[in-house]
Amino acid sequence: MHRPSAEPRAVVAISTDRVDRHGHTTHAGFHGYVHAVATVGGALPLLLPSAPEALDADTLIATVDGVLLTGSPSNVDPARYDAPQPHAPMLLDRERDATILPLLPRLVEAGVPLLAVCRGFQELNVVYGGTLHPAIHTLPNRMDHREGDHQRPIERWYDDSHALHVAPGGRLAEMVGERPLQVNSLHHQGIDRLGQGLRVEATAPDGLVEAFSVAGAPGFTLAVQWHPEMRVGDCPLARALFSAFGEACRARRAERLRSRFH
Ligand SMILES: N[C@@H](CCC(=O)NCCCC(=O)O)C(=O)O
Repeated sequence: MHRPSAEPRAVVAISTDRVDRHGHTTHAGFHGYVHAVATVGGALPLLLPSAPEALDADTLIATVDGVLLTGSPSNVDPARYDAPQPHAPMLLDRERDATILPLLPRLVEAGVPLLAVCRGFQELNVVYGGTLHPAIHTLPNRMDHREGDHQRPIERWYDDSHALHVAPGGRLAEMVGERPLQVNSLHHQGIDRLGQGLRVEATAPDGLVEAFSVAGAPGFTLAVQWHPEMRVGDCPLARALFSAFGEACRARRAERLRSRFH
């Protein structure tokens, strides 16, 4: 995108997974997040390496205008919320945990806008002392929140899957109203105990927490269990979230520049 005379955009750091690629350590992220931040959020996406030695909260706070925590096939290490290690194989990404989790309280306290999706939603819950259930679909009173039929083409995995009840009077209600909506669902785990100081912003029909914010945070915080990034082309809810996030990042950028020059 060539923008000769335009104002520089806000900068959004996007978390990545640490993955092995032909024996090489790689920092990887899905394109949907990059596309949503750039096109609907109107910001410059930058991928954050999943490498604790490479990042520190002070530098991030001074240089980025927002942080997007992405979804991932991997899970937060249960040791992070004092749960036993699983008996069945579970995909973990301990380098991502070690990179991202320690940064989050500082970023929130500093008012850096934060949008967290799926694994990112689960990370933020754990950071605030919450816990996760490893297999929501095995609980008697819960729906199956997994992506369903793997025979479908991958883009169909992100079709709407269940209703979303938006909590009245909250941040999400401010953005999208309080009418019932529909969202997609691609997760095995879910919130068991909500972290301290987190405010429920939406629930699924079975009562599972689908969205929360950090109560009293000085900046924009929203964590969602579904995947808006893959639906910005056709879903007003998805567009509203990335648009509100982009707006918050622009306000943060303006504030950052003002405080640098005064
Ligand atoms: N592993 C956790 C998190 C689920 C999640 O983030 N899924 C994302 C799938 C890929 C994508 O980002 O589209 C769980 O299963 O609960």
